[in-house]
Amino acid sequence: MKWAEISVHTSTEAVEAVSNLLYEAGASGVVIEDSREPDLEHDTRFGELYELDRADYPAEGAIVKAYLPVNSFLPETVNELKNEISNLVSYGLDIGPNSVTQSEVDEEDWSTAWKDYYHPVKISKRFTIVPTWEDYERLSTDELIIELDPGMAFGTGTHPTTVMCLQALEKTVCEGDEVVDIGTGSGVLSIGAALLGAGRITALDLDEVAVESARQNAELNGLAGQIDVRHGNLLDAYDGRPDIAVANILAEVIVTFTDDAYRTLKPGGLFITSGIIAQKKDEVKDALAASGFSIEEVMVMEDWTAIIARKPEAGGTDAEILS
Ligand SMILES: C[S@@+](CC[C@H](N)C(=O)[O-])C[C@H]1O[C@@H](n2cnc3c(N)ncnc32)[C@H](O)[C@@H]1O
Repeated sequence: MKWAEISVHTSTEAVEAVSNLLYEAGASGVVIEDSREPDLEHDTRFGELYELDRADYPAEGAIVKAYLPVNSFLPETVNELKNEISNLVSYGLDIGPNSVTQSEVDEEDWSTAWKDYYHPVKISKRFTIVPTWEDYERLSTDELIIELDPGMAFGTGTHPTTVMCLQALEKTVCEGDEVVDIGTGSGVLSIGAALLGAGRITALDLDEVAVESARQNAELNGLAGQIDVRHGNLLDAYDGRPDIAVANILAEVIVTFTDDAYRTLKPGGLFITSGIIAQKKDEVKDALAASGFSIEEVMVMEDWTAIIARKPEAGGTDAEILS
């Protein structure tokens, strides 16, 4: 998988605000090259300081760099980021040269460097994501640890769209539930569902790299026997009847299969959707309602929305009667 290095040349005054926007965009750490700071590079989230080569430092202002995975969300995320950085002016901040550049970094170059950025992150009441190379001691018996090597597919676990899905699963999974995870990426949601006590879990993805990554991560978490990872488009390769379907895919994709999800779910089953940029929220809600779902909860994190929708127990709408 490829990574994008997002590099923002800004004023020294705007470094903190720009760093926060990069975190909100999904970065797990930032590197600041500040013209005022002669010898040290620091990662503001983890407070690490180390000596660096200043060759690329700007003569004025500061460069804030972060790494984001190259995936279908990236163009939208970068556009949003540019708008938000430009908007900082309306809060009275000088944003200096305000140039945002993007370059691709190969997995090979990045494979060792990124380990400086990913550390254990507690992302919900119960879940902590722990990169495979980190030692981590469970803080309480209630804590659920997802071990991940996020190098291979989308799903470091820290993107707001993923965090909301894990939080939604935390609220809804019951012991023994059958779960289908559509667009599994690194397998993070399937692993989360298994740790919450789900029974049969099927993880589906169109991308062979994701399928391989999900299989490896399931194995890493000792769940290879429980998570059946399959290659295929949306629900095509699925033959079960789930209590819960979860899909963290773009809004444009979700609206194409709300009818299929409805038909596939057990009566009373839940459809958790995420990856919905704020402007597309109503489009997805309308598609869900038209398929017969009732909306139980709309979750919002930064610019993203996730929706928990339920198929009625019995009776239902025309869409159900027709299916
Ligand atoms: C945003 S990632 C989500 C990964 C992971 N579930 C998470 O929550 O972090 C979306 C995933 O959906 C997959 N995907 C996109 N379109 C798909 C389709 N039509 N059928 C199956 N998977 C799809 C992508 O390959 C990618 O792995």
